[in-house]
Amino acid sequence: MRPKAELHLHIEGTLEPELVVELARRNRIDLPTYDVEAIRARYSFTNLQSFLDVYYENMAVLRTEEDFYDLATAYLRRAAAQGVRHAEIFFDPQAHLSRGVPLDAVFGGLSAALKDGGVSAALILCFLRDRGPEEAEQVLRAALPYRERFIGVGLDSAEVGYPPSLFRRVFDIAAAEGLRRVAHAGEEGGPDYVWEALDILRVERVDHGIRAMEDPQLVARLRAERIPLTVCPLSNVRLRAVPSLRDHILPAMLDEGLVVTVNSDDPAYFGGYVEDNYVALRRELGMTDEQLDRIARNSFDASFAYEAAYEG
Ligand SMILES: Nc1ncnc2[nH]cnc12
Ligand SMILES: [Zn+2]
Repeated sequence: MRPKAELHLHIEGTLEPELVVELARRNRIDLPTYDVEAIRARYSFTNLQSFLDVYYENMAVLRTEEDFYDLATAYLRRAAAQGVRHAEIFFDPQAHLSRGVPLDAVFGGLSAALKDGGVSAALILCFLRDRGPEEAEQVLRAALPYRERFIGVGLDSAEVGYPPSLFRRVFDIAAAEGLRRVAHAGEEGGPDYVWEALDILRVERVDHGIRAMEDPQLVARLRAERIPLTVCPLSNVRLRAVPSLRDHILPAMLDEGLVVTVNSDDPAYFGGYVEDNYVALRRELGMTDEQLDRIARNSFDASFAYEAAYEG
């Protein structure tokens, strides 16, 4: 298995049904069902929002520092088994603060797990774009006392209707704090969202970015500036951003000379962790060892915080 970095992974999206049930029991939270197969049976999505509804609902079981520790520990164990040597991990503090979970429990549990996890890893704090720019700024200010615990900021959740330009100010504050910047753009939104993420938010990587391929000038810009794209093939199929893996534009992105990486996004929901994405690309798209090696090399080159010389 090739060594790789994972750069697009939402820790809350690694919450497997088994852990939903375990944490619900531990925290005495009522669930509609305690049958893991019945929970999994709900994971049939028609678009991004239909997934987000289930994703936010399941998070209700995450309450204590220990819960966040267990969640991240389970991910790091699985990631190591999938050849991950370094992970830059998204988390959604607003999804927890809004339920009354203190930021201290979130940072405490996640950073302890990363310290103990045996895999190089760092945190990226994401703003939920559908909660607007004022709340994003509030959460960034609340997180600044924990500044040493995260390396950057990102932008996720419902894309269409919430263009990157709304978040100019909070990204400016993040930049002034020396934080790295990424944003989901071009997953369901068009190329104009990717332009705004680059020009207005000054992002250093684009998360997803598959719809950038609709605009040749944008492709030229991404290529010239070597802006990495964190593509998530199984996610795109499960959220119907593409009809099937065989239709995925990823090979064309590579052919265009873009810095493409492959990632799992929300692996507990989309049928596979990162190596499973690589395997599916080979099986369904006939991608070669050479192409997959290039993608794995890109993942280290595109990382913000991987320090060791990488193998291969
Ligand atoms: N694929 C995705 N797009 C936007 N927001 C998300 N939050 C978790 N996964 C996401
Ligand atoms: Zn994502």
